[in-house]
Amino acid sequence: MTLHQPEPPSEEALTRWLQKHVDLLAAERKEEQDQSRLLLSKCSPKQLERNGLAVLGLGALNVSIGLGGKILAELERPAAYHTSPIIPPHTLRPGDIVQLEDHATDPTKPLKTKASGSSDAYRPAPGVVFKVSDSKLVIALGANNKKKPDGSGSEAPELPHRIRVVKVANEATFDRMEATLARLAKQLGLTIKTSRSKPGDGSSSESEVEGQGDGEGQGSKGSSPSSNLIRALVAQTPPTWAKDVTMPLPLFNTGLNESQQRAITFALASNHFALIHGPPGTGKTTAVAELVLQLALGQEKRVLVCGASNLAADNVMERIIERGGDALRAKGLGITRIGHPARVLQSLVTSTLDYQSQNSSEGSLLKDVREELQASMKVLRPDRDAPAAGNKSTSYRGQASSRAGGKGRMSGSERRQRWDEVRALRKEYRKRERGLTKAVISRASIVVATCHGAGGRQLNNVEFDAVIIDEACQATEAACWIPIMRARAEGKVILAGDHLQLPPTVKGYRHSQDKRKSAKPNKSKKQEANADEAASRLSNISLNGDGDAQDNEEDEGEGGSFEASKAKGRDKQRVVLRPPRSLETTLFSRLLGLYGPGCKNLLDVQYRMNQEIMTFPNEALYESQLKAHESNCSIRLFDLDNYELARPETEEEEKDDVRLAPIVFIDTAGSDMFETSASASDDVDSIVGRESKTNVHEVELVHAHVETLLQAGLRPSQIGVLSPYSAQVSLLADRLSGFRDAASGERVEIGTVDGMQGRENEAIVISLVRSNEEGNVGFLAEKRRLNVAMTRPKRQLCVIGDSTTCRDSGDEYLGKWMDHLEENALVDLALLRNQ
Ligand SMILES: Nc1ncnc2c1ncn2[C@@H]1O[C@H](COP(=O)(O)OP(=O)(O)OP(=O)(O)O)[C@@H](O)[C@H]1O
Repeated sequence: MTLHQPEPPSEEALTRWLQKHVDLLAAERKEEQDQSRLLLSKCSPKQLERNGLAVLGLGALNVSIGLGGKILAELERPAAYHTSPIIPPHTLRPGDIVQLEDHATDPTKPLKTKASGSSDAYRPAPGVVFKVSDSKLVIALGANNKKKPDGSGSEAPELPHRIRVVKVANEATFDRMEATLARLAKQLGLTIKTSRSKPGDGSSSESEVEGQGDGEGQGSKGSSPSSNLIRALVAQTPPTWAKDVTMPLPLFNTGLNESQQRAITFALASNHFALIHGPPGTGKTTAVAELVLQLALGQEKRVLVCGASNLAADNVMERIIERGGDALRAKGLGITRIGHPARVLQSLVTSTLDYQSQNSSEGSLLKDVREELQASMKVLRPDRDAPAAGNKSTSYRGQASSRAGGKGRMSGSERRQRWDEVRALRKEYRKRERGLTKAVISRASIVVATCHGAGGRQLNNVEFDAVIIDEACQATEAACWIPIMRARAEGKVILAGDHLQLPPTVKGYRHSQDKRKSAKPNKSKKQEANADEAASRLSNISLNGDGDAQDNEEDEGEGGSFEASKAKGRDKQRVVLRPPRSLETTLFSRLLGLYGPGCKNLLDVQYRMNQEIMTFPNEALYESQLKAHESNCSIRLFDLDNYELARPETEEEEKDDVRLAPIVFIDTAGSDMFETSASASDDVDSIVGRESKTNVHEVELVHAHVETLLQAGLRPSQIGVLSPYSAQVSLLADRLSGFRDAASGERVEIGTVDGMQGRENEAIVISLVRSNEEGNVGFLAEKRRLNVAMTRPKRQLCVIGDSTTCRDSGDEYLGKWMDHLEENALVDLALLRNQ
């Protein structure tokens, strides 16, 4: 099969398209830097801690060598400074980039320097969160930039007496994406300007981009120059599919439904690329895992499997091992996960490259150095049981000073010398380790990573027959190109995702905002206001948005960057390569826009929610093509083993009881339960000058409904609460904090809609927040966000919101949803509750 052949874009159009990507990335990087700077400079450490962006007053309990020769500092709250060892709620997660600061310094003021210009003050040191528990943070330390007396940098991870850990922006991702696009330009023979181009020469220099020591671009053969695969992805040649391809091996997962099997054979047959469209709960990851096994075991291909996030990569890897681990072992085929062990699920740590290298037959090469390293570290390690005089804390510095049974302090120069030894040993360790990782990779038929991780130096000079990206609609196009550049010239790319759910979170939005305004002159003021907020929405502390999202022909992709490729008259038209409007335009959507539905296969059986919850999104977005599988088609809360109330005897009874009904709508229309602006609050959104919204009335309604469900026997962890607004999420988290399972400590899961994409729960309560007389609904006017929100529950969806405000917004999709809820949900009018 060959899809229509659009006339290829001109070189000029191709250059403009690629240049726009690079420019958008630069704008995004700047936005992220600005926000991070603003937060760190404007907020006191206490404010940062209240917003979950910092943890204060920590002491080092231990420092050790972890996998990959990483220096790990175990931090806790010393009893001398805190009444409780429990670390306050925070957003630090394994893999986050942090800065370790001296608690005694004020980050909003410059460090004091001596007359000589040098400073004794502890300079912030970088680190990566390795492990998080209620009372401990383990940080993998990076280089400390405190200057040595000779002026050179020091790798010695000296820690201050009291430590503050602060979350910071991660720029490495941007460097890698930009470098990848520069290489793509080179392969296409195009000249683009990157942030590393020499001023004024207008050229892109690969060597300049390569020089980041990050591995990308160095030695990767990729598919140079411009392979058929790359040409198909940038509209220069149409993709083709082989005829009559069947599954090479019997299914590893014999329960796959027809659409999953179809999608897999479609992907196996593709000569260039194929899309697997997986609406919520349709078994996309399950299908991807089978596809990987068929490729690796049946076709003996080398496969690079990527996820848009670590969790996505881990999910797919778990499924691959679960279904095909034995078969891979039997054939002697390796599978390895590239990535910082801190960012990988515990169950997969033994499958990481770090672990496999150290435990391979050649691993003993590392053992000697490791032992020496541990011994050197031990001298510097604190001794918990011997606190330094006058200091009750378990500070690393204080404790280290009292080593060797308290026989005096280690002098500064002695200490530095020790660290120099450690540094030399680590260098040797890393050298030997590189040799080992190369050996492990050469044996791996399946390599799993995040899109970003696929750009690491471990994969330099390694080529893959197939690159598969799961959750591809949550990765920017630039991020997808990182693994794609690892494909062989004759290789293929398979993208699995759903373009009708939220795109990747993007902070910079001005480009898209400007475009939208000029493109939509006829929008009413109210629609403009809603779209403006949609564009500047802040979720998970980020901006997102292209208000045009709603105007896209979703089923055709995002209007297509190649604008003339829409369905009507597709084969007659010349492809106009239109620069992307924002980084939200994903590769998946663009290809769909370019080549039409012929390049995708839809998974049409969903395994999550009951029929009632599925109906609206199915009709409104998926052209009624989805079917609820019989195992979940009619599931109800009262089928749960722990449901304690009587089952309903009639359908009427079920429809009239909020503890039973599959859909509940608590409508606040006419009850004056208005929203409030959260701009005066301590919320980070407000600190960086963005307004978030709250609705205290809805917080109470959520509380009441959750309480009702708990009284019916549900466990807190079976209930999820979502809101589009982060300020509302903060209020909800406070108010619902008491709902905690006494035995297990499990809580109700609370989060922004954007943060809950990919998650599910038995019952989901959505607080829409917006209630005003102007009909302003902000970023509720974004059907992909609403789609994510309403497809999280399995058994009950409870919506709390103001139907009048939603209708007055003029947003068609929102209006339709309100009509659907009124007709199909148990409607509970808040107005009547007040009377
Ligand atoms: N053919 C099948 N038969 C039975 N259950 C299935 C089948 N395919 C998938 N499932 C189940 O459906 C659920 C969702 O599957 P999976 O995680 O693969 O879907 P997804 O589309 O990747 O999910 P998401 O919507 O979160 O992205 C899982 O519990 C999985 O075991």
